[in-house]
Amino acid sequence: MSKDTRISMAVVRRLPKYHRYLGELLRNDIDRISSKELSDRIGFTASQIRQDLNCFGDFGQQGYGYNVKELHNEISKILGLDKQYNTIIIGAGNIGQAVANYSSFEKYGFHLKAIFDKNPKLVGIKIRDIEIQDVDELSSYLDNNKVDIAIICVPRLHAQSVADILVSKGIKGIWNFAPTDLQVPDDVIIENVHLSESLMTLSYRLNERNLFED
Ligand SMILES: NC(=O)c1ccc[n+]([C@@H]2O[C@H](COP(=O)([O-])OP(=O)(O)OC[C@H]3O[C@@H](n4cnc5c(N)ncnc54)[C@H](O)[C@@H]3O)[C@@H](O)[C@H]2O)c1
Repeated sequence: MSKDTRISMAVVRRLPKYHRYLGELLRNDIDRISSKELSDRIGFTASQIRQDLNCFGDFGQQGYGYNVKELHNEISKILGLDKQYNTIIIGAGNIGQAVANYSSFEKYGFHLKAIFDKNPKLVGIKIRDIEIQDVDELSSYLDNNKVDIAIICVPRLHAQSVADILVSKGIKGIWNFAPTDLQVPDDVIIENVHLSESLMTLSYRLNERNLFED
């Protein structure tokens, strides 16, 4: 049961990592773990872990540690992974196809229902049994189907017009791969994905430690 109804975004951003490590422990039949052991595996300090996990319940017991299954379930619930989401992809180029082909999102409850593109050469092609539809059909698809999350994989200059259609049809969750800050109403949640920012961080760290020679 949640203690705090509002968990800080800094904690929320760490939750998927806890979820992943606890999932690994479960698969290895480990049923309890101390914050120290979790800290050794995850790389956050034990006190950070205790503080984070304390935000949403009293899971740790003195001298026992954490019940892995209970904690994993609770984090799943907090992350909303106990629900099912209908997702669609707009833009079936390199990134769109890669995301569409990655079937593991399904196991977390994210079900890919439709894919749209404007390129007539792509329309009609199937990815994982889902036929790519003409983006001209997007509005009517949204009128007739419940969509929870739209994944934008179109070029930057087209992303806002796609987002405008999605917003006008009541979509509240957008996973945006286009490198642009989309303008949407406050009640629409956008998560931007930036592979290049991660790559630049790697580059910084290599150079900071003089590990890179050119
Ligand atoms: N977030 C990241 O880390 C990351 C990494 C690489 C690329 N990107 C971005 O992802 C986007 C896609 O990159 P890509 O390499 O897949 O490009 P791509 O050119 O291979 O694919 C883009 C697809 O979008 C389609 N498209 C264009 N306008 C459209 C519209 N209005 N409606 C529907 N479909 C439309 C095109 O026909 C094409 O199939 C770009 O914005 C790119 O900058 C992001």
